Amino acid sequence: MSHLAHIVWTRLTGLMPGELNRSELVWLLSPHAHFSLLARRRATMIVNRVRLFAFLFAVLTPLWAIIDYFVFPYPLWFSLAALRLSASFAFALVVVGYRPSGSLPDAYRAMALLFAIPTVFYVASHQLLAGHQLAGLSAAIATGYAFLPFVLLAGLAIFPLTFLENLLIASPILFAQALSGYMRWSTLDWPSFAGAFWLLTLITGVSNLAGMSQLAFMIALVRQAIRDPLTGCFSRRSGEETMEMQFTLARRSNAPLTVAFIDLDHFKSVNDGFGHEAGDRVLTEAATRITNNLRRGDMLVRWGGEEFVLVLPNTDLHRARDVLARLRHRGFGKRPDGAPVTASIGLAERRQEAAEDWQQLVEVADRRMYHAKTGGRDRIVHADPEESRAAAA
Ligand SMILES: Nc1nc2c(ncn2[C@@H]2O[C@H](COP(=O)(O)OP(=O)(O)OP(=O)(O)O)[C@@H](O)[C@H]2O)c(=O)[nH]1
Repeated sequence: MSHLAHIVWTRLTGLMPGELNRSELVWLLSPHAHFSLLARRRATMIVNRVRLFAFLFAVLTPLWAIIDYFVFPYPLWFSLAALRLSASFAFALVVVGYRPSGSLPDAYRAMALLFAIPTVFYVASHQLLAGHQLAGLSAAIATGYAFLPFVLLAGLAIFPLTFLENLLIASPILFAQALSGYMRWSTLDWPSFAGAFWLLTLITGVSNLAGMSQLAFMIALVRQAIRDPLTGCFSRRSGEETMEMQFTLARRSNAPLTVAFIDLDHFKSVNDGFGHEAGDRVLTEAATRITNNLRRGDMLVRWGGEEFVLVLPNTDLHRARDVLARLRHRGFGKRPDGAPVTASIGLAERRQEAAEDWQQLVEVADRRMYHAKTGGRDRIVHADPEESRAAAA
């Protein structure tokens, strides 16, 4: 990025709330690099808001039929009321039919449906109103129907969306507006059309900023909730949640999934000999070294104290041994006396163990870590002692 572009980008993002760090700022633009827990929380929030929005619309849409009844002639008010009832019914179906599942495609579908209902309503009501010559109060009320696209675009502001997602959802509405202008080209009242289009673009911009700023707060909150404050690794709770998800995904596609239980050796002596703060520094250094050597998609969880669980999706035991051997080779840092920090590591792979759930996998890895300790520490154990003996025999 050029220097100028960098300054503009930093200034702009500096205005974003939520104290995001630099790597997180790009998450505001597009969802492709969002980590899975963020994606799940966002999907849940989007579906909840879709349902709230749909509930409000299901209740409010038919109420306006009373006004229509007093200002429009029969059968116009009747047709509009039927349209309103159908829209209300469709909104009610969205409320009942969608439950937060944590899946982003589900959330997108719910949003698309939420925005499709008023769009269809807008087009159909326009067709009905266009067939009548209205004047005075009824003409004024009929103009109100033209405000629906504005409400839709403003409604986008309540969703924690990225720049790209917001644009993708807003563009059909903007496009439809432009198309309707094009179709009435010869009779178009240009100043009012251009004014309305400009207003729609402004509202899109504002709701886009509102959506991104909600997302920024969400990223900051999710990060605080899922990270261990000392080491920056995933906290145990979020690690368990992600492992549940990874395990389900791996089982569904019969993919390998390896878990490494890593326990630093003789860590108590660091605390006892050099103080708790020195212990904290050793822990942080070890976690940073491990994390810096991982692929995207791998996850380091602080399981507790000086124990870490490393989750390696799509990795069989053989490759996991290579990864761990590389980590050991690069080292886990130094103790305050200059001696290298070592770790005892237990490995377990889903298919190899025929594990039923992630808990079982962690239990096996933990047991092997214990064997690594009793076998002399500073080593990797990837099979139970009886299995190793059987293999040797
Ligand atoms: N500094 C620091 N120490 C911690 C933290 N959490 C746990 N500990 C300490 O980690 C030490 C763990 O000690 P032990 O379980 O006896 O294990 P060890 O000394 O590493 O020995 P082995 O695991 O048998 O090699 C204890 O002294 C805990 O107080 C932490 O957040 N910061």
